[in-house]
Amino acid sequence: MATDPATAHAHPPVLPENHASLIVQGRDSTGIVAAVSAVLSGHGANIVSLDQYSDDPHQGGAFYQRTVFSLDNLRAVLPALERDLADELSAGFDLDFTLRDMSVPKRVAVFASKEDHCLLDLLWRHRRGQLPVTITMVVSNHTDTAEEVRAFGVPFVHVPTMELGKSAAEAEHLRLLRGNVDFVVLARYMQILSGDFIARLGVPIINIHHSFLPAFIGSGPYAKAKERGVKLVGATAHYVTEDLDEGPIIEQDVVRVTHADTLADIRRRGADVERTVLARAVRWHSEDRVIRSDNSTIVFA
Ligand SMILES: Nc1nc2c(c(=O)[nH]1)N[C@@H](CN(C=O)c1ccc(C(=O)N[C@@H](CCC(=O)O)C(=O)O)cc1)CN2
Repeated sequence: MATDPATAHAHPPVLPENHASLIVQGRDSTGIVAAVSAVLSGHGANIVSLDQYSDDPHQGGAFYQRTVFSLDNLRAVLPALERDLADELSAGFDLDFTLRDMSVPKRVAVFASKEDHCLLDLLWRHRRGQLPVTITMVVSNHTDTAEEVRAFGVPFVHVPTMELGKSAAEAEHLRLLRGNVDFVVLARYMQILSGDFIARLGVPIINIHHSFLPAFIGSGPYAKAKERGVKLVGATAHYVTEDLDEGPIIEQDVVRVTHADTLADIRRRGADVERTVLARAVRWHSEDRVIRSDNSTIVFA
């Protein structure tokens, strides 16, 4: 019997049972780490990793903490733990927190246009178990990648923006996505999202921009880089906001180029960086390692 290519190489991601992530952020003050640890230990939780950062008090004195802990019978205990954390952190602190069962993978929809390298890289890494997410669907305004996506066993949905018009296409995107995804990835998706869509979708959107931002915002960054005679090109993964390519940066990297590189050479070298940068950003976001703060991020990688 023929092996299904979609599952032939499939390695489901290893998700830790009875492990949760706790993200705490807000105004820094003494006693936060002790208070959080006391609530966790009071429920019998064992902290397996803890990262914490405090801004300089002159910079507003913000506090950020990522804790991962194990706790038997986690699902049954989580509601009571959340209540106790809310009680403790609202008494005398100015903090917000999120608590998440890490055995439940985040659901992600991936948007693409014609370029396939970032999309196929994510699908390939996911099939090898390197991305602890559930890819619910791929949405594209073109059909170029349909067959390859379906070969991974992932639903492919064509939403023809040009024919429908941007607002009708965004309405269809919302119908497909709302309530069904925890975040969205734009894998070289070449349509500018409206602020209204971003607000109504209500989940984080990660974009891979093919330049070392803030250089060369907008379309055609490699051509602009070639024209400028740069010696480095790069890629930037960032959260999407209404302001094009201005959202909080999650990860960046660069590669050297020379005067002898053609635009095709630059695109080839840059594509490798795009794939690596996007995969890091998606993995870190899926593991709750990225905390947004104003127009920046704290990344506990
Ligand atoms: N609101 C936002 N939307 C999008 C962002 C963003 O940061 N905020 N990132 C872009 C991705 N991108 C660069 O990384 C980008 C995509 C598209 C364009 C552009 O000029 N698009 C044209 C149409 C191009 C086409 O159809 O081929 C347009 O939309 O008018 C510039 C930069 C994704 N969206």
